[in-house]
Amino acid sequence: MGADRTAITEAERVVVKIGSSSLTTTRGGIDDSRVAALVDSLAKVRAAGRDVVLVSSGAIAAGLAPLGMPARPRDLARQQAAASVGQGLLMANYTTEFAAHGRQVGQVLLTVDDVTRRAHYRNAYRTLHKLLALGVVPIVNENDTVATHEIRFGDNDRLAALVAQLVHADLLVLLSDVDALYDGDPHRGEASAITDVHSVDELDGLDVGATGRSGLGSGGMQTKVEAAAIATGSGIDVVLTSAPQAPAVLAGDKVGTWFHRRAARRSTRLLWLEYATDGRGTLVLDDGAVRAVVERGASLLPAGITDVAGDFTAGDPVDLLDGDGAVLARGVVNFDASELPALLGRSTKDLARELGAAYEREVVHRDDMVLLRRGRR
Ligand SMILES: Nc1ncnc2c1ncn2[C@@H]1O[C@H](COP(=O)(O)OP(=O)(O)O)[C@@H](O)[C@H]1O
Ligand SMILES: N[C@@H](CCC(=O)OP(=O)(O)O)C(=O)O
Repeated sequence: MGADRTAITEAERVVVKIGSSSLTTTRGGIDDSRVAALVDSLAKVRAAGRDVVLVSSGAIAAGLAPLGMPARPRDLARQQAAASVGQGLLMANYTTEFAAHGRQVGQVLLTVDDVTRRAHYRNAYRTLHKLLALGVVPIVNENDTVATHEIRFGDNDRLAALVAQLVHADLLVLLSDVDALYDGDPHRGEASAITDVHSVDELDGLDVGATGRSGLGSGGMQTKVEAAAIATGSGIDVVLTSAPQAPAVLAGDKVGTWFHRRAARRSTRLLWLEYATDGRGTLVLDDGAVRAVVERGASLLPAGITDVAGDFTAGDPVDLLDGDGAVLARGVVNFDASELPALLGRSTKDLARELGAAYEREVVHRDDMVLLRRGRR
């Protein structure tokens, strides 16, 4: 049967993510009728006074046909070239379609850096909130043309979950080419749809594929379940369904799979730090620092660090390890890797006296740090 969907119809701010496979075809590039249908349903949501943010994939897929590429290329440079061509085409389509409903759209291209560094994060936050206040529909994608392997979100499902956090959405709708999460890949055999998920732990042992059928998208169902875990874990309901079902979902019909929100909201920036980044280096903590950081939630000072590895600069995310190499936390580091060896084991007072007040700062401030569940990575 499935649970009552009042919470879904009452959502005032909705992030909708649509995958490449629902917007484009390998041969024809963008499928105009699908874009038009999506925009039509989103424009209705907007007209009903609900805020909408669209996270749209499809830049790479849309660029394939114009560049004569027969399939999604494997190498990054070709993907980036396709994205560069395709993103413009995609936005041109959205701009025209939304204009027909009297709506402006705004392009927002994000990289991981834009949201994990504090100053950049504030910019992205401010811009998205201002666009919504102006009645504009922000259309978000990863900035594929400049993102390298190291700094990629990689898939837009995770990006959508993090954007939902960033704009304080009540609801995230993931649109794909299947109408629900099934207990096995429905394109490979008999499978039953799952109507409600109260905890993604319920899905342990289920066959959730990492590749899609179309060959256009990335991540398959696995990245959607991960995105649902991120969003629900931070207080946002998630519904997964196919693009044609979008109006039905938003009207509260019992279609698709509803991942019920679990926890209260958490700090958005720390969520990005935990889920959107990988550490660019490691800091090994002595036992006292481990206790201070883990048990007392203290900042990390040079005195508690025994070893540094990696090539990072101030502002990068780094992993904090205990003496056995277990990852305890991730934080934004305030020093370059090259500066740290000379400071290790020394008190901040000493350093300030010898090198100046600038050296009194924490290596990782407590507000820029998130404790990781042991064994998660
Ligand atoms: N348990 C499952 N339930 C539903 N779909 C699944 C499952 N496991 C694998 N899949 C596959 O995942 C595909 C969707 O992934 P993908 O093509 O990456 O989508 P998108 O482009 O929308 O991000 C579906 O077409 C389906 O074949
Ligand atoms: N930024 C990429 C999206 C990659 C991606 O995650 O695609 P999908 O699995 O279809 O959501 C693009 O626009 O092509």
